[in-house]
Amino acid sequence: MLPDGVLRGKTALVSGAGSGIGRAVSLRLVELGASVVGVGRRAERLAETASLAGEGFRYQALDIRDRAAAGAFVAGLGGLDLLVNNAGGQFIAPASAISPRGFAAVADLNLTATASMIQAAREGLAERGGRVVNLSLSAPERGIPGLAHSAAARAGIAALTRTLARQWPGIRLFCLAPGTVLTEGVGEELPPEQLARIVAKTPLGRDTSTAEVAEWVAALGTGIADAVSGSLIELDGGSGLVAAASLNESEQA
Ligand SMILES: CCCCCCCCCCC/C=C/C(=O)SCCNC(=O)CCNC(=O)[C@H](O)C(C)(C)COP(=O)(O)OP(=O)(O)OC[C@H]1O[C@@H](n2cnc3c(N)ncnc32)[C@H](O)[C@@H]1OP(=O)(O)O
Ligand SMILES: NC(=O)C1=CN([C@@H]2O[C@H](COP(=O)(O)OP(=O)(O)OC[C@H]3O[C@@H](n4cnc5c(N)ncnc54)[C@H](OP(=O)(O)O)[C@@H]3O)[C@@H](O)[C@H]2O)C=CC1
Repeated sequence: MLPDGVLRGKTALVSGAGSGIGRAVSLRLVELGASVVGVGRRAERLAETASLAGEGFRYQALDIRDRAAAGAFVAGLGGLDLLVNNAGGQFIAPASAISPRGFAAVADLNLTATASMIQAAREGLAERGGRVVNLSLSAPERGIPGLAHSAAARAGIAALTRTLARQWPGIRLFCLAPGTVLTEGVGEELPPEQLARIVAKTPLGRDTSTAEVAEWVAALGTGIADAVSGSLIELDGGSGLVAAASLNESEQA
């Protein structure tokens, strides 16, 4: 557990703050003393996070794929200590059923828009020796049947994280890759029985909680990881060690 008030005086921007992991991260950062700005497309979900967080959380409805609006908003925040690129997602489909537009939509959200958020926040982060945490998926480089588009985009984010860590030494960047986190969002993608089977096959036989992801993000936002940049941290119960083929049921198409 991190000490009370460890993030007092820090400002964080969290994308996808209206649900699941992004909400848990926002609440934990506020609890630890940070001022948090949450963005997402649905204002009503962000307002729910605000009512849970109380003072210390403000929000703006924003589609991060709208480069001009997102860039202007992020630049307008000024100095920033922590950027959490949590907004993301995909649809599950066999590779043969992913159209070029479908592939582009997923790559845009999970790779290009995320890269633009980092670019827009660069000056504000550099002013304060800031940190970036990019949410990814566990072990995309091993291949994830059903998620060809997302695996490609998430592997790209890990590479971007490493590259920027080399090019921008004034900013620390991390890639945090959960395995299965039982959020409402993942529940809309896969039925509970299938999620339970995937979780049971991981070496630790367990899912990762939103609170655990939030604690890692908060820790990376403190000085605890000052000797680290560019790293990929898998928070996945060891699922990245298991071949995707044995986690998933459908390998073909
Ligand atoms: C079979 C076994 C699989 C096992 C998998 C194991 C791994 C499980 C662990 C998963 C862990 C990950 C968890 C999470 O990420 S939790 C987050 C959950 N929430 C989401 O992911 C929702 C987010 N999704 C979206 O917001 C949208 O889907 C997205 C942004 C990705 C696209 O939205 P957009 O509005 O841009 O898209 P359009 O509706 O305009 O469509 C664009 C093209 O995409 C095609 N499309 C859309 N959905 C599907 C589909 N279900 N199947 C195929 N194609 C789809 C759509 O048709 C458009 O293309 P065309 O114009 O060519 O038709
Ligand atoms: N749950 C899991 O098992 C895992 C999740 N992840 C990743 O963690 C992140 C959070 O997932 P989780 O909390 O489970 O799922 P959610 O679906 O609850 O979270 C996704 C969030 O992203 C926001 N979002 C999506 N598209 C956009 C957009 N274009 N602009 C702004 N915000 C957007 C959504 O808000 P809104 O719709 O209002 O815009 C939502 O709050 C995602 O990147 C996910 O892929 C990774 C590994 C495993």
